[in-house]
Amino acid sequence: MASQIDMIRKFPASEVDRKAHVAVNGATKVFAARDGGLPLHALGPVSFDLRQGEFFSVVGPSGCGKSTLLDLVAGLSPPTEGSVFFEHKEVKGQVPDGVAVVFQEDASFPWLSVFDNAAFGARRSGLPENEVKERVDHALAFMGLASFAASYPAQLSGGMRQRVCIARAMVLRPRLMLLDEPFGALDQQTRLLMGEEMLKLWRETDSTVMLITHSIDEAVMLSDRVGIMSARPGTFIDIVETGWSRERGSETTMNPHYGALQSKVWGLLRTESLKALGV
Ligand SMILES: Nc1ncnc2c1ncn2[C@@H]1O[C@H](COP(=O)(O)OP(=O)(O)OP(=O)(O)O)[C@@H](O)[C@H]1O
Repeated sequence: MASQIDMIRKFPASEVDRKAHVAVNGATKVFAARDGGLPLHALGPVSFDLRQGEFFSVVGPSGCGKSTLLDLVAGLSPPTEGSVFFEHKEVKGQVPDGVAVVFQEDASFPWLSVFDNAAFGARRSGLPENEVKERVDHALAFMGLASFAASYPAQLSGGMRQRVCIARAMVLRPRLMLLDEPFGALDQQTRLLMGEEMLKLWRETDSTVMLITHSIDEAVMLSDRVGIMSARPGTFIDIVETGWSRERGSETTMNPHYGALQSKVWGLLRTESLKALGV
């Protein structure tokens, strides 16, 4: 009898005819030897596509190369072998227009107000000030920060500072958002709420999202597909379709399929995490 997972895979709700927005072809990353040691094969070869407008999460054992992969897709670091394409152009040497990256660490600028923090990237890109103001006002309202526009990061909580960083990315109206454990430093409740904010943002902008996370719950709840990486050098051992509609949220955890998906992802990840630990 077909399992729930097989059924989900056979009829994925998000399986519409969308072109690959990002294509990673046989990418590897080998870091040069340091202090007379050996070169470190951190990643790959890894090949996968991101579909236009999908929410894709990546989970994998610690140190398997998740951030390295995100850096390659962002153009922050070149692959040793293979290639990365965004909107059919090869990603080389810089973050392409239309791509925004949000990291785990608080990247707000302490000397700038919340408004100026959110406006930073858009101003640098030369957007006219009236357009910047309109976009920043919208992004701050969206992130529940409108009344803090004149505050400084030191006056905000960690979760609010991270919302400022997401607002800064949102102001750029990115077509691809790359998120490297953006909620990793937050407490569990705030993390859940931020996940829901991310979903709202994703729905509003129709951008493609690639999220690196250590949380299986977050990955399964938020994503159209969850990619599970092997121990280092990381490569995808499976990519699991969730089949959620776009109107997903924390209530998704009540869906009868949720437990099956979570177990499937954990089963794969557990084996790889044990390998990574050398157990
Ligand atoms: N610039 C670098 N130079 C040398 N080695 C590096 C560099 N960046 C990362 N590494 C190594 O590459 C491997 C993969 O690192 P990466 O940060 O991509 O893993 P990760 O899966 O994101 O880890 P975690 O889950 O712990 O955040 C690790 O062994 C790391 O020490």
